Amino acid sequence: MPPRNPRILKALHAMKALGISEAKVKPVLKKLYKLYDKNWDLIEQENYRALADAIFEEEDAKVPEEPHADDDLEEEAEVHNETQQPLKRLRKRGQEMQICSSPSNPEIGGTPLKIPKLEKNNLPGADSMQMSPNIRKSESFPSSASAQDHTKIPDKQHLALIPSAVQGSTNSAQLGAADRTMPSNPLSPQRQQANKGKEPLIPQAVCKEKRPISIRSSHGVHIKDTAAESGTPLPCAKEKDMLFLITPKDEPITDDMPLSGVARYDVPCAVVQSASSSKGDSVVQDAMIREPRACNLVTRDVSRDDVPSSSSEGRDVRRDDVPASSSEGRDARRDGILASSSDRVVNCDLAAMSGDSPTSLEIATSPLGEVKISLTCDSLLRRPNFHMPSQDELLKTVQEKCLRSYKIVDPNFSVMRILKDMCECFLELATDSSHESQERLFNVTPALDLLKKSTAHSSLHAPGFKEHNGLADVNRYPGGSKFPVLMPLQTLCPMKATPSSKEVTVNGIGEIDEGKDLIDHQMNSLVIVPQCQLTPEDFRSLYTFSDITKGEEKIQIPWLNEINNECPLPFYYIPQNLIFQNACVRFSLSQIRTEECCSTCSGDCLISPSPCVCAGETGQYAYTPEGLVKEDFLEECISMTRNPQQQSLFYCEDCPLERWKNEEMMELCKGHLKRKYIKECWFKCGCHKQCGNRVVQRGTNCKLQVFFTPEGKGWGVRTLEKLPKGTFVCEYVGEILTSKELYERKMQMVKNTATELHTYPVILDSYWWLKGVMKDEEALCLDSKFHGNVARFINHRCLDANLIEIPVKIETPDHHYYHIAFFTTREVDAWEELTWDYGIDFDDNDQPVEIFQCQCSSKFCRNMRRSNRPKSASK
Ligand SMILES: C[S@@+](CC[C@H](N)C(=O)[O-])C[C@H]1O[C@@H](n2cnc3c(N)ncnc32)[C@H](O)[C@@H]1O
Repeated sequence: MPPRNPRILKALHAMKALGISEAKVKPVLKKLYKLYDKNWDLIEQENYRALADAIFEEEDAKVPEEPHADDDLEEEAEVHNETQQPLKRLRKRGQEMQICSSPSNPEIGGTPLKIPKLEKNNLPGADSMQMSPNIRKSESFPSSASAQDHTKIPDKQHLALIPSAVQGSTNSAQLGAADRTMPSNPLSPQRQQANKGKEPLIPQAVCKEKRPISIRSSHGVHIKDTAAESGTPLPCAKEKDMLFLITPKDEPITDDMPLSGVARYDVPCAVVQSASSSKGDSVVQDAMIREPRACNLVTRDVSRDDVPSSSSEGRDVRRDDVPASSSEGRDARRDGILASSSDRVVNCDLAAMSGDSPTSLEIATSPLGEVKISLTCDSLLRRPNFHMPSQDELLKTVQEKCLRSYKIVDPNFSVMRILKDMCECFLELATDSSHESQERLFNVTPALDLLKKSTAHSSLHAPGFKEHNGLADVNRYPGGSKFPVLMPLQTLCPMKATPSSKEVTVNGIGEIDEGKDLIDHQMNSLVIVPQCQLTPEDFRSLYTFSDITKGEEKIQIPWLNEINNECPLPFYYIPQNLIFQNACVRFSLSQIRTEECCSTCSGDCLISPSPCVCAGETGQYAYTPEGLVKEDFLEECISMTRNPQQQSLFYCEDCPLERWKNEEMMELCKGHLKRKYIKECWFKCGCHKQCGNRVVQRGTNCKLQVFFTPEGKGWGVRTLEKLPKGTFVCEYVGEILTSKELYERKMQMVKNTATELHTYPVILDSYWWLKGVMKDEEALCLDSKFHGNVARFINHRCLDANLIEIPVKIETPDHHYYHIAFFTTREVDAWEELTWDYGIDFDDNDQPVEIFQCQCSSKFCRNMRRSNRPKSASK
């Protein structure tokens, strides 16, 4: 079992000395840690007095029940499991509040007391809106609760956590009230022993005028599981326990907000909506849940009165569909899809969206004004310099952005047209019978297919179409047709290429042989291009879309799908890491002191027999003159990664990865691997750019291809040429995020129930051990989900992957930031897929990444071993 946080171990030992089992201590310790705002000193004071008190309070609050034979077995199994996976057990305990003891296990069998499971349902308030423990601590204990009336206790779990000494403190009115609600059980002998000669301990969190977590939490409520109550399945189990910030309309959150105001947050408007959700509701409701206070795009139905007086025939026809009076009309339509989205908005947080509000801008309407699109900016989030842009200003800016971002070549492209189309489609869908709209939808698809096949496909497929080095030979492009060509932007180039064919040419770009089949890809990015307007220049720019790098790298990296019609999902290709927001990375030259670089070198450092200052940091020149990582260095890196020794693992006292996961939990650090790294020369060094100690910074040079894997792993990367052992293949490039930002990003995706394939963030944690405690802004990781390079397509292989990631320091002496570079672990053949070991623990669902069913087919596959394991062992 890995070593754990020494302070936790000490606490466990101290409680063990009192005869309290680890199993009882852990969940309480976790909560106490949270309650005391992660202040270990408070927990440790007076030989863990507060902890002991809290444990006894928890015990006292429970009613013993007769042991059941099966329970004993279950507990034994759990205890067994605990020794194997302490972290998982810790979490489970926290969720179930199950405190068990087993006389058969001396580790935890200090007390014969049998404590029953605390069922959530048995707890008064457990199924009502749940506030964070901090709110409970200070705000939610009803002062009117009678001493005996336990049903008034909002949540025993949290109440029991507050040590009696704290509850009895006289300087806190709220806690005093809490004390009155506690059952007055006599002290257990153990507790008496622990309390002997000790003064009540008042936690700092209560004494101080500080408003630690509770400031945040006081505006947070757990969303009530109304969907579950109403029989609507929640999109994700995690989501229902998620904290949402709910803000009262038009009222800023302030720290000095009266406590009585808290009750107003109890029922988040999003939940009220969800309880009565209809198909039509879900759109608006969803928007509210995801971005409760952000700028929302709201499609509003307009009542009869809003329709312009210059009625047309079309409008009158629709009029016949609704009853005469406008209010009746609204009511009638309430049952339909259009019903009352504006009414719903009025009832909730977004009520400020009225058309009269200066924060609302109408953007587009259907021809008769029945449907409108408007943008509303939440007045609460407005910045001081906020002004409402004009419609023209906005559309012009969006239009420019679209043209820049999506490289749309249709000269008639108009954002306004799209928005108007959206209004019209909305209206059509909303007013058509479902049968008709279905039919229309089905009619559209073949039309698209027809176009695709008869124009773009056949044109490109025609004999004579050839392409070389990324440039299509437009002279041989068949002309003649006056029909517009529907160009799949991402699919102009792909062609069938198999390892056996001889189509791979310069720069890794395939060359189309005459008569080769084009793959009929699903078109994810379609532009109607009048064929007569296709110039060689257009064709060239369209062609570059087959290069996954979009021209950002020195080389082109084509993509190919021989398996199905899928195209790679869109993302921003970036050749270098970019700071997302809060990450602290300082590239400034002044940061690098002269003694930290080889300023006195010249030419190629590798020529010198002794390592330059930079290489000295690595310990040696890590590269050969051919630019490969030296065998001995590489082997050491491989061995450290594949068989990490205990001494190469580091466990944080306060792990940044765990810090943000769940404030209710106090998870232990799962360990970080201390890695060897390469220090390359850089701008402040005297050597030249071609110096042999600069490899990664020169970028990728291998002929790679992104291809769709046949084994069900989605896209992957393969090499189109043989690569010697130790070759630098590419860097893992992505956004530089703090671990907190990564956690928040993950939660946001869970909230949005994102279904796309997941990319794998890399934690830059190899040198956290140098710092001891990492600040939030220094605990960094790289995420390539939205912005990344070719490495985001590299798949995982357990243990014997042909790539290894090696930290490379280039431009900053900060140990908390470095580059991740992939090198080959062995000679790799042309057409072999490139893989690296993500280091996933397939047993741990609580990682910042999604677990998948591994298809790596390695004989060391950890996922296979897991699924082959007997049930009892994998429990
Ligand atoms: C970094 S991405 C790799 C590129 C990805 N295959 C794609 O299509 O974009 C990681 C994701 O690829 C898939 N993947 C990677 N390695 C895999 C493996 N060995 N078995 C199954 N799926 C894998 C998983 O869905 C994982 O979440």
